[in-house]
Amino acid sequence: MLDIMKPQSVAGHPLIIEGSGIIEAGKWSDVSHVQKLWKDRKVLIKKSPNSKFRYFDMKKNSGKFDFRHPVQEVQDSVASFLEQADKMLSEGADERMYLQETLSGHSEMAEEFASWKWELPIRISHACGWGLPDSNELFIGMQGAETPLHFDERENLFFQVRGQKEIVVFPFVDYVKLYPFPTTHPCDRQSMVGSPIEADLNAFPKFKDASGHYATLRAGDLLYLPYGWWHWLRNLDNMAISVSFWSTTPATDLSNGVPSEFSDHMLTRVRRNLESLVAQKFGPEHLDESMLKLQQIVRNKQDDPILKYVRELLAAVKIPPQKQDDFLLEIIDGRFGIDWNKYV
Ligand SMILES: O=C(O)CCC(=O)C(=O)O
Ligand SMILES: [Fe+2]
Repeated sequence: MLDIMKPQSVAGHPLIIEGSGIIEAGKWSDVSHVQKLWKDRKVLIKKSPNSKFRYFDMKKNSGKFDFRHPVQEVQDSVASFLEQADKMLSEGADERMYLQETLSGHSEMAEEFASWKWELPIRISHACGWGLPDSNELFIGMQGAETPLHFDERENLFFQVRGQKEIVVFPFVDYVKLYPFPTTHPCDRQSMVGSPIEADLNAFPKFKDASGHYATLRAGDLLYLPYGWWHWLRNLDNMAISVSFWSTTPATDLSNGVPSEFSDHMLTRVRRNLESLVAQKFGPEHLDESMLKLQQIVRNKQDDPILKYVRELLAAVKIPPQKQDDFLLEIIDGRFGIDWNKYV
């Protein structure tokens, strides 16, 4: 039995555990296993005109952005998915497909679920003080299909079931170097840089100082992807399969008041909260102009009610006055007043 590391050596840093055997890879090495499992079901299939599968959520478009959908979503059978994918590859098309199905509510999977070795994800979650893994998603991607750079607000134990997938991860604190879309945009939590291997350094100059870590996941590997860590993934093999085990991190305990100093990790949450509060106060559809106005005011050392409001928020989280201007300029720099559709 694998020894569980002490929580302090796990929490906060990604790692790969080889040979954890949570899901029996042998059974899944033939994709017809999935076809049999889901023969009577339709599942979510995403189609992209290129190989990029940018995530978006229109419910989050509080900024009312004129947003061009980058991928098409359809409900289809696994058999039809496999057939269309074969055709695309044999015709040398640029188009790609990606099956991405949330596994809750799949009663036909009861037997399959029962065969998974839950002990390891449960023990890790418990040792790290997270909630139990409470949601799974299955990913089956065509060769070359790519998930652009983004982060999730959950702990993720990501198991590679079949084939190889390459990944690049960046720490949560690289937030401003990865130019996230505004929090009021359907692509909130997504980096405008998109692909770390073809980043536009003219548009995103701070990206060159971000610290990416590269790895190849092979069948049987378990990747721990901590809360907030940025990730980019690409399927090296056709019909590479992965399953995520997501757990929730408990909210920070502030019962003893706001700590005198925030960790860099917490400051990144502060950055996001600040942006959301500005959006709430001055209207989400005006976040862009509010941020650009704030930038001007700070640069010109002017006084204004918007700056007064933001300074109060920063003081409440104990950012000293002499650090507030840089903190603000850093969040705004390069992220507002641009043609976002260009980077979707
Ligand atoms: O495997 C992929 O392409 C995306 C996985 C992912 O983003 C996740 O599990 O959070
Ligand atoms: Fe993700």
